[in-house]
Amino acid sequence: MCKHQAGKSTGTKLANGEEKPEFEFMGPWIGPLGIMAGLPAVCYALVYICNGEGCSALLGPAAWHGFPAGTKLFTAEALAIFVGWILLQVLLHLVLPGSMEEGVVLADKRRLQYKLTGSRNFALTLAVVAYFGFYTQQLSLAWIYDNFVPLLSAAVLFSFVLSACLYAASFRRGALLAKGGNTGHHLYDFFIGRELNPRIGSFDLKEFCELYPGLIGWLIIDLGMLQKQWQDLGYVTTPLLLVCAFHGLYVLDALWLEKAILTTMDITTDGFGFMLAFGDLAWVPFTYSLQARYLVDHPKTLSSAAVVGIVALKALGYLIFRGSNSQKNAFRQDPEQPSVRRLKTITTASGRRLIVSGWWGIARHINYFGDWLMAWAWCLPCGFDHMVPYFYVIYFGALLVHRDLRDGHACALKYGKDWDRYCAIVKYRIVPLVY
Ligand SMILES: NC(=O)C1=CN([C@@H]2O[C@H](COP(=O)(O)OP(=O)(O)OC[C@H]3O[C@@H](n4cnc5c(N)ncnc54)[C@H](OP(=O)(O)O)[C@@H]3O)[C@@H](O)[C@H]2O)C=CC1
Ligand SMILES: CC(C)=CCC[C@@H](C)[C@H]1CC=C2C3=C(CC[C@@]21C)[C@@]1(C)CC[C@H](O)C(C)(C)[C@@H]1CC3
Repeated sequence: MCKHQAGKSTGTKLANGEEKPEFEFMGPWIGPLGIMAGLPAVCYALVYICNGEGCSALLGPAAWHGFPAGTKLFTAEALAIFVGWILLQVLLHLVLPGSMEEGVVLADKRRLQYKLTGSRNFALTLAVVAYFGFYTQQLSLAWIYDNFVPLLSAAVLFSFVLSACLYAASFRRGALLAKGGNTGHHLYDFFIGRELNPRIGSFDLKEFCELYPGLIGWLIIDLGMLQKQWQDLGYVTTPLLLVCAFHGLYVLDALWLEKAILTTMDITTDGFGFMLAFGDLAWVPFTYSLQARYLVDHPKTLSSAAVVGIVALKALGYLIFRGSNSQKNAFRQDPEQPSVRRLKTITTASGRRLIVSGWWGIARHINYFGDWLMAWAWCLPCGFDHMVPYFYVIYFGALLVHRDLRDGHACALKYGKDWDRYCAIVKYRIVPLVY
């Protein structure tokens, strides 16, 4: 998607002057319906085909063990705990002190103010969970392992209800709509998100959901797996410790550098609909914790050399991910600051500059490459007995390739011929010398 498509906007002009909407995800029906049915099904399937009773993805239905005996699909208790969890994060976000930051300039020239308490929500939640879960042991985190499926159902149900509320609320007067989510096609707009930054007063629902309950919840699920293994074996294995530490670093990084989310595509461009609500609240916590759940059911050992290799891979991935994201953020904040002043750039017709040296001279989405290397480091501790724990690496690779295409398309529209010039200088999309 590097060639500039002259005059192309998000939609094509019709004879009556109106814009014909442009649909992503294979049109208004197939993609949205497939994803809305398919992604929850994938979440359940990962438990169905891989659990304590076996892990048999490739052998076909005859070999699937099904849910562990006694699994309930839905319980009122799990729903109450899930809703309680969301409310707890809302409460902490409202009462804890945080920094106030401005978002990017919106289409209506406003800049929203965001209260950022991510690292405080994280620290306080973790302190309470560690105290009651591991020190006094009054809180059974292993309950999460036993109630994984009903908790997942609660998250799926909550995501659908939230998306319906968001969609209905987007029709009120004055709501600022997302460019791509206002096609007039109900199903598609519900799926992709109609309103750009839905808020209740100054409480920003999209920013909150993207970072707080889902990301912190993911780590709490990991801690549940850790406690379960401790109960089962009397100790915690090195692979599980590594996985929890890697996930923890990723979540901490996102919350510590919370301000950086304000310039990402999700916040600046995408509406808040089913895709993000489900992605944030169900998909991330329940599928990203897969390796930890797998290691409880299939404990592994690792040689010292393997541990060193995996830690080195994680460190390399993190260096690229953090280095490139921070370099771009610093440049976008103030291109004259010492750390980025010497970077080579090209100036686009809009006056905005694009970096063509440093991290961003190596590949157009070198940050995705770093993230993907980290994904490998999260999966490798699971060994090679089964493919299922490698689900994350495969899914994430596909997501990043698709995201690169979407972002390339958006940049081609934004920067026109200058984007072609940029692509001619920085030739690789994600993986240097390969892709
Ligand atoms: N774990 C997960 O599930 C996911 C993780 N991520 C991670 O989130 C992070 C952010 O990703 P994402 O929001 O997709 O995209 P990016 O952080 O890559 O941002 C893309 C934007 O950066 C700007 N840009 C692109 N190239 C240049 C350049 N050469 N110089 C200056 N600015 C440039 C453009 O915006 P402009 O010019 O307008 O500033 C472009 O639209 C990534 O590290 C990704 O790996 C993303 C999705 C899922
Ligand atoms: C398959 C499906 C449901 C797709 C929806 C995609 C979402 C899961 C992802 C879209 C962008 C995301 C980001 C993160 C998590 C996954 C989602 C929500 C992120 C919060 C992870 C932590 C990173 O440090 C990040 C803050 C850069 C990142 C932002 C994008």
